[in-house]
Amino acid sequence: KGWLSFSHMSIDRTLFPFENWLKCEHQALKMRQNMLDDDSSRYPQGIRSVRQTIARLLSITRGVKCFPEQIILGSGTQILLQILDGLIEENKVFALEEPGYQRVYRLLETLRRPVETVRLDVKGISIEAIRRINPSVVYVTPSHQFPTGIVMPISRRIQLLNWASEQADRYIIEDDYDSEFKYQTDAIPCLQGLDTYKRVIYFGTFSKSLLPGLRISYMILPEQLLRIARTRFSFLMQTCNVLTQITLQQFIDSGFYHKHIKSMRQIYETRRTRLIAAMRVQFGAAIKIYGINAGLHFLAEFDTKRSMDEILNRAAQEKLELYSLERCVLKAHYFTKKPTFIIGFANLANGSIDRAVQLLYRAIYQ
Ligand SMILES: Cc1ncc(COP(=O)(O)O)c(CN[C@H](CF)CCC(=O)O)c1O
Repeated sequence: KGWLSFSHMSIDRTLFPFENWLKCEHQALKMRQNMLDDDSSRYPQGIRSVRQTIARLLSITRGVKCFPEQIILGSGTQILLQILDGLIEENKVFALEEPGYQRVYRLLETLRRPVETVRLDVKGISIEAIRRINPSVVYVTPSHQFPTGIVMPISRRIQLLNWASEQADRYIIEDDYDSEFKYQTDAIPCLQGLDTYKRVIYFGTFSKSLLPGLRISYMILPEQLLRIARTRFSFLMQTCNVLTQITLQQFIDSGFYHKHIKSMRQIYETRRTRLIAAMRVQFGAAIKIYGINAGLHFLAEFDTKRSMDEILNRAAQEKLELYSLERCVLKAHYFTKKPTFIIGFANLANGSIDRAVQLLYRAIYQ
């Protein structure tokens, strides 16, 4: 028997409409072959018509307000963050949510960026803690805080925007990844769409909505940073594959994207509901579940004598892919009082929900 996966890093590729993607790729190759004869130096931010399509998509789905000129494509969030880091003066402090996204935290450290971490409260990043630390740039995941799943309410979004407006060199990096998947709650407009002070740098990706392997992500810069990028980084070439760019545009413009997201939302919601029900039956009062109204994972905390490492080892023996919250602890050396795991359900076929819960039970209690 193969492995079962609670990984929050993978999605169920069996549900991806490969035949539609191939149709779009075929169209792209037929109609826009000329685009491939270039080394991407001609459109360092990404092909203009692709950025137009993305700008239109984001205005409809996320309330983003931007011109295509403000969008920069990149093959992954990390490459875009490196470019952004090069736009901000080197002594400016960045602050990340704790727990948060360790790949961004470690990248910034490698770039010698001074980084602090900021605690969360029930509404997301704590404004009081931000004021105490007094950074210039805060990196937040308001749609579905990574990894706790907190959805930042509108009141906190307004407070954050007001904080940024108080000084000229303050910015908010809004990482809106996996914002496509909302259940029960209606989508709250993103910070970028509410930002009248031009302080929000919006990060997005197609890794969750389409396939992580496509490596197409984007950032939207406010005008003042865009001007710096165009001079300081005029030598940089676009890192996204041209064929993937024009296929993506075809896929969105022909309506396949909307259709795919709609069906994935229903599939993931059903799967999430069934998984949570199965876990409550299996674990009863021993389990506490957090952050379940959005995204492709939630947190589960267990009442158990067994240590986190012991559980992770037993899960591996049971061929169950499982990650703990510890991987998202950046600086704070608090350890969650009870073993807490990131339970991803995007790559857990409906038929294997009961078995995966059974294996998890064995890893924790047997
Ligand atoms: C907070 C956050 N912002 C963006 C991405 C997307 O990055 P990219 O595909 O490069 O566009 C991820 C994706 N996170 C990975 C899978 F979920 C890794 C998680 C882990 O390392 O725990 C993420 O968590």
